[in-house]
Amino acid sequence: MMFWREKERDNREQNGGPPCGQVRVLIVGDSGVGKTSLVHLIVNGSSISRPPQTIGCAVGVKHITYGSPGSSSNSIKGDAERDFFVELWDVSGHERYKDCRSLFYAQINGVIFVHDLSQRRTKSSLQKWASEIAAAGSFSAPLGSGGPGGLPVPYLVIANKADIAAENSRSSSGNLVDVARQWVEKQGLLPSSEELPLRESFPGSTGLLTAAKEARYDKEAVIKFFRMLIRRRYFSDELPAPNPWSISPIQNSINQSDEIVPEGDPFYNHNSVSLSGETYKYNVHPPLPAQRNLAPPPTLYPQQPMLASENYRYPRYSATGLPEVSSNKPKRADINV
Ligand SMILES: Nc1nc2c(ncn2[C@@H]2O[C@H](COP(=O)(O)OP(=O)(O)OP(=O)(O)O)[C@@H](O)[C@H]2O)c(=O)[nH]1
Repeated sequence: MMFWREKERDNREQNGGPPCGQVRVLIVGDSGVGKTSLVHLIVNGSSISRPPQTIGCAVGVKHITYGSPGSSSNSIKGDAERDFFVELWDVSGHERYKDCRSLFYAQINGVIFVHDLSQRRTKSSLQKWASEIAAAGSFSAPLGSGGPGGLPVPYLVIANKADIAAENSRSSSGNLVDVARQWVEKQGLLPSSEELPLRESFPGSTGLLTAAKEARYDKEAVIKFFRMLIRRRYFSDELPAPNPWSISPIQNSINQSDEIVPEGDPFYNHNSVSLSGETYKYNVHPPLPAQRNLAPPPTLYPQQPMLASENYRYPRYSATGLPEVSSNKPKRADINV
């Protein structure tokens, strides 16, 4: 709370307005794949030895500073620097919550899918998770077309438990530090098809362990994913989007990580040109049907969904190819939390 008030005062002085924005990221996957562990790692920068089983949903908050790409400084530092909070909604994967977990699928900016490399079925079930979220969720700053299962927001897939995956077990030290590092292993992005990938893919054809040991690199990739979501929601330079700074500040205490966000934003550069050779635009058309008459999200402060074009195209978050997704309108269930 103190942190918030001090930051708010400082930013008001510097920028003349409320300082904060927020994006919401769902963390989903089967029970026991390591979602809570991942959230703890992202928020606290350390591993957790005995995570409790999630009851319904738990929310972690990651603080990130980000500057407007359009500012003269073109930097996350300086005049345009703003505070953002990434809400990490850790949804229990246990079957007992199956019937009610859609309550948490509200105003989603992005999704992180987690699967367990030692349990192959947890990977194939990601398709089910994607379809469920697409069908029951509501979305903030959605893509114009859907990805797997019709999911209309960017997503990331994290392959967990590399240390106990059979093919790598011999080489792993298995200690907590390595385990923690492996949690942030980035598998890569989902292809443009409706199918989630069923084969491993790592940058530069490196193996799983090699990629896992580059934990810092992968951790940055997760942060970059968050920054991409922030940029999509708040830094549209093509349209007068709803004033992103008019939202109310968070009211309760938050967990602030000491982690410093890496300098630079590759998504900013990527943003200027689409890989299909066309310049793509944000927020240029009326909202998707799914966005109309949205109920207030179960959040500590109101959200303002951004508008998106039906024809809007956005590249997948990928270091390699950035295929585009096929059209599939999301539906939403009425959410009244
Ligand atoms: N060996 C190993 N164990 C892990 C790893 N990540 C998580 N675990 C363990 O897996 C178990 C489940 O982890 P959680 O983070 O609670 O899994 P979850 O996906 O949140 O589970 P639910 O709350 O049931 O949805 C815990 O005992 C963790 O310590 C990992 O990378 N390697």
